[in-house]
Amino acid sequence: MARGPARNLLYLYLSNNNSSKFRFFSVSSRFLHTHFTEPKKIQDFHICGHPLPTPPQFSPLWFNQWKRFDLFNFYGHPFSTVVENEDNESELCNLDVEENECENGTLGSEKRLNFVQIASRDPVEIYKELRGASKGEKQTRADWDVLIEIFRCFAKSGWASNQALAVYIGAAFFPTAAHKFRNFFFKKCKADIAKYLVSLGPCIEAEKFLFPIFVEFCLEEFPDEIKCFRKMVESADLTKPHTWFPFARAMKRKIIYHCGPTNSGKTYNALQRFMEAKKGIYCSPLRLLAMEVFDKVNGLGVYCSLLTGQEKKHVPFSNHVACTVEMVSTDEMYDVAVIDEIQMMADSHRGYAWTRALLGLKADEIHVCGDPSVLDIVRKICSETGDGLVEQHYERFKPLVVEAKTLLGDLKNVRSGDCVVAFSRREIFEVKLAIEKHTNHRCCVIYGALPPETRRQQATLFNDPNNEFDVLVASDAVGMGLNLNIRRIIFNTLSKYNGDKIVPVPSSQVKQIAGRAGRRGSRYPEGLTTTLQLEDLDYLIECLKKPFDEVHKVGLFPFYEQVELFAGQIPNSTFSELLDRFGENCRLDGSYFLCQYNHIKKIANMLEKVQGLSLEDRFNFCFAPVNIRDPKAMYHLLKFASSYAQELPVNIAMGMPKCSARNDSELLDLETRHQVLSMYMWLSNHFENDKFPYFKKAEAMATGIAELLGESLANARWKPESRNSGKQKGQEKDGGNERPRRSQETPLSQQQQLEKVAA
Ligand SMILES: Nc1ncnc2c1ncn2[C@@H]1O[C@H](COP(=O)(O)OP(=O)(O)OP(=O)(O)O)[C@@H](O)[C@H]1O
Ligand SMILES: [Mg+2]
Repeated sequence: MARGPARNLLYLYLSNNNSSKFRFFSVSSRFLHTHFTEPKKIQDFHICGHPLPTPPQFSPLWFNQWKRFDLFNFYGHPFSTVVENEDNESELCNLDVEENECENGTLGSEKRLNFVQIASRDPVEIYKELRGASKGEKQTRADWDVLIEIFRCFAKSGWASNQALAVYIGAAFFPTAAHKFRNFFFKKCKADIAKYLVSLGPCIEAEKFLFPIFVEFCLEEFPDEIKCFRKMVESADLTKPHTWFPFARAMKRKIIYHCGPTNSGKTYNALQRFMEAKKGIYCSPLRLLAMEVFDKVNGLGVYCSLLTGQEKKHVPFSNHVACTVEMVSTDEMYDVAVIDEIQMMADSHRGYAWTRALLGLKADEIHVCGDPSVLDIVRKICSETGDGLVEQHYERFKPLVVEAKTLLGDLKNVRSGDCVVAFSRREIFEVKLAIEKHTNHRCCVIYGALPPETRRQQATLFNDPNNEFDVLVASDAVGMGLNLNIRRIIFNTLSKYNGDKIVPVPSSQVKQIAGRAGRRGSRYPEGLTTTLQLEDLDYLIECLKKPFDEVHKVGLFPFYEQVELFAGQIPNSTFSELLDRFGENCRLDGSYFLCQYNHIKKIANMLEKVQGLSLEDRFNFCFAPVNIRDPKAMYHLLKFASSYAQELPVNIAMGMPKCSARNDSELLDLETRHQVLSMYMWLSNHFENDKFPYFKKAEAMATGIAELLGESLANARWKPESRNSGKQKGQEKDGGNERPRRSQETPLSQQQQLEKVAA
């Protein structure tokens, strides 16, 4: 049990979805008060995953049955108090006296008893007493000073502000409420309460003592503010996401989890069922992988279309489609669906797309492929949705062998069939330059900023044994699901820039990348992996040995309708403010987190000055695939949005370069141009066609630029430049970072945005 004079009080805040009233228990070691206005309506509150009993059963005895209590606030966030019943009931019962003797050993026993009584008094009674007092009792100057400090700390307390959310006192309003509470308290203050607070001083105990009295005060004083905030919170309700898809819920779906490490045949087996089905959908994490499946399936005689944010390749008579996961339709019915790389549900940015696909797909059979990290959470989701779950476990076809010798820091030691992995564009070109300078090998490159067509061309060039391009230099863009003729993966480094600082590459990603070596059916079915530097080897081995971390939460993001509903509660705010307020106030179940939206906010801020866009237009523009770190691409997005807002047909407003790049800045320019065209195509697919009428032209230009990029890469023998000259060194790495480009690669679908919240 937590120690301290006031800590023998434990507060559980219970809220009821149907009314604005809140419930409050003060549980002390001696007694338990309950204050319920409508006890029967308590719902959904759990202690340690156990449902809270209804009030009649709720007694100190029941409480003592548990060794440990993790309390959660209204939002399902862990309540900051964690109570442990270390021994037994008797210790718990004696706690007040012992603790107070310990803590207040210098005080007289009478006073101690008083303090014990005050500490364990019902806060509602204290509040009533204060409210009823005609004026405050006198305090000494020194005591006033301490009280002022206590209230100053209370008004700034993150703990109190966080707990206040549970009774619908928003973070923005909390300081005002705390200030008014202070004035009230000082006007009415009783000597014994003041003395008790002074004895505690400005500390968390004092905050915990004051907090329930503060809550009583707020309920009486600010009913309108509470009601208003409650409405806002309710409109940001992301709990029970499985109920958002009533049609999928009406089905009894069979989920087959293909669980195992890389190169174990998970996707292969799922695709077998996909091809056998009358109507099927394959959901890919990458455009490139969607293209690989599209080619493979069509090659095997099953007509299959391709759907990504940028392209719709309709194959006549096809009943199958390979799409990027963000583009999946939850309206269509399918016999078989495949969701590849299901562990991406936990991705901090894109996770919601996998969650949505799993919850919302209307398919009799859904094959999910991935590592075991999300197995438990998929089990939990299936028990909530009522779907059946079959688990199929896989082992690697051939073990991956670590070469202990490493390259001893010398790129001269690369061999045919090697793939050197680097985590920034700059590093990739440096490695390519060094290899081509010091050896007879020629290098293909794959990194996120390249169009998928160019990456595919580079992969084909590398896979083909009849040319001189026998080494691949790639970023982690090769890391997911792809099948290439790689003999050995060499990590150039094992750290990367995460948008903020240099960090070790996560072990799950190291495994994914290393798993590209020695694919079954490739020229090198025996896979090897190693590092460039000897000092990185231990980390590589550690990563490969490490079991998969179990994921406890998966991503969610609101649909447009949810954001719109929420916007109704805070009129006159910008879209970026709206997103922030939504993020602050949204409610989530314990198994979900809200995906990060910093990149969306950055676009929202830029588009703020564009007049005449509806909220929905802004929402859609914010999901356009743009590298937010590329000012030229951002400028084009701004121009597109401005023309759109003026109801003008949106022009591409960009010329076609005449030849391939002769230096790195020309290569960067080609990359940006392709990204702008890709963005145009995406916008054309996501807004009404006549608003972006030059789709065909953009497509033709994009194809031309992808070819120029391929030619440029074949001849690239120059030192890399940063995308934004004049940037600091750390930021330069951004140019090669994957995060922003991931959104370019697999943009989010409008269908997702427009998915109905619930029928
Ligand atoms: N039964 C099989 N017969 C022939 N080829 C197979 C078979 N199973 C898998 N393969 C081939 O082995 C390679 C790896 O299989 P697959 O892509 O399914 O692995 P995976 O477990 O999905 O790997 P990753 O986790 O990297 O996505 C592929 O080229 C696939 O075509
Ligand atoms: Mg796979």
